[in-house]
Amino acid sequence: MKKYIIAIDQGTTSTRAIVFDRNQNIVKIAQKEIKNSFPEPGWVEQDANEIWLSTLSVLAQLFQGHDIKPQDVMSIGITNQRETTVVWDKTTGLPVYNAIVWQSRQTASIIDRYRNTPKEKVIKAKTGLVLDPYFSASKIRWILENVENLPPVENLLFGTIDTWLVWKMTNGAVHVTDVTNASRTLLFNIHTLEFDNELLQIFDIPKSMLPNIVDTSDVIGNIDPMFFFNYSCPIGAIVGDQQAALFGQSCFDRGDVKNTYGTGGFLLINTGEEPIISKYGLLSTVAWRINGKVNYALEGSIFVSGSLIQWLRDGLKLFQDASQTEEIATSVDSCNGVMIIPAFTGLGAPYWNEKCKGAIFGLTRGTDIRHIVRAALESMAYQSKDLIIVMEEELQEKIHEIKVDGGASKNNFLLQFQSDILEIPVIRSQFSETTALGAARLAGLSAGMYTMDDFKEVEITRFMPKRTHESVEMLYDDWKRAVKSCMSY
Ligand SMILES: Nc1ncnc2c1ncn2[C@@H]1O[C@H](COP(=O)(O)OP(=O)(O)O)[C@@H](O)[C@H]1O
Ligand SMILES: O=P(O)(O)OC[C@H](O)CO
Repeated sequence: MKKYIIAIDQGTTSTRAIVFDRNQNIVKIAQKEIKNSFPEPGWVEQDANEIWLSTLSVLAQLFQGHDIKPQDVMSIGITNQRETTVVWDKTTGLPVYNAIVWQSRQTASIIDRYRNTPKEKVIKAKTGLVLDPYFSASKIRWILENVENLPPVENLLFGTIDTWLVWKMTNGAVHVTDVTNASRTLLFNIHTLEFDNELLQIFDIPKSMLPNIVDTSDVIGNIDPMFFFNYSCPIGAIVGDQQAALFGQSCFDRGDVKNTYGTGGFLLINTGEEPIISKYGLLSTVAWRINGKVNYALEGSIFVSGSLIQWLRDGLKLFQDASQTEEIATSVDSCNGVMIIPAFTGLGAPYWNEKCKGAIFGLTRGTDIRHIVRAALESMAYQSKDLIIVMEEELQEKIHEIKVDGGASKNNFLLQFQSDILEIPVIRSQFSETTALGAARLAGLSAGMYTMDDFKEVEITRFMPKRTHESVEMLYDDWKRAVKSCMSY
């Protein structure tokens, strides 16, 4: 009997493959870091071939040691960094340009063409998103306009990372995306749940480049046996990583909230069967579609969260491993007046300021590494508070607790400070791979290995608020002042 589900979690920082058993326990993990390149200020790119090869490599690692056999795997679920755009030549299978990463601002001038025009309103109403370089549409247009010697347009295919991986895994046989990833392209109508001809016309993108849209949990094809040790395993789910985390956190009911601290920060609330078009810069997005039944979410997206820690590690070389930041931050009582605004690629929700740059305020001769590290972690929590405030405003109801996950949620200092500054409980699952779990659950559903009744809450650690309301207000006022100064610089 087949025993396992594999989740491939292709994130901005790394690619992981994780084996789950019938009880949703992790049996094995393989991981490979992905390189980012920054060709110009504000640009972020990755090599789409490296992403594909890293996927093959982590899959192969799972079968080292012979404890797991390919034939024991019932289904593969794919979850991925969203919006990141690949355009390739279907006759060669080669990308025509680097993958333009979701964080990249290189398409800002394309977005400017539509600002304050009637088209902006159409785009927002149909997509539930905001007009911003974050989403795929302007990235596709940029490639069509800027890459020299492009093959004929009828040979070009577009995909987000899910689509690219499935196309490669099926050796070019299947060109699809799911509704969650499609809802991040700025070309997808969240009401009709289809790519929209008017949006395609606005961005001047040929429909022939686009993938077919499928449910989030569905068998969409089989991996070519040459990539899976002679076994043609079904691919049973595709899901954007933030929606996967929402599912993995069992946020199945309207009002359930999760916050992920990965490369970026992503706060999502389940809004049920109807999309909400936000007045406050939140994004309306598809949470999942299972057996044709759709569920929506409202999302606040922060462009720089854990990647600030990565910059302190790799750019400033303040420490060797992100895990050291907890001890460094707790070795001082405060940031000593230091405040970091991590607007490396502008600011996302709720500010949507694509032009502002990052800043460090409050430096004195008394400032040292410890204050900088602590201020970096605190900035991740302040950014989430900005989102909780507008989310409560939008829904006209109080959020009573949040579930958290992502690489940086291992940091106890961050989560305690988050609880302090939000003045509500912050709940971390003992199970750290909630994104992969979400994808595995969705693949296990379509394979018939799991049912919704199997998706119970898992054991948790609860961080409770400890600061006085007055001290929280003072700190948050300082944060707001720093954001304002940063945006007016
Ligand atoms: N203990 C930690 N404290 C703070 N940040 C951390 C810690 N561990 C990892 N990170 C940060 O988390 C990010 C990786 O999270 P992950 O969820 O794996 O990312 P992604 O899914 O975006 O690839 C990195 O940017 C890293 O700097
Ligand atoms: O790579 P992550 O986990 O930070 O997620 C990236 C998001 O999907 C971008 O929208």
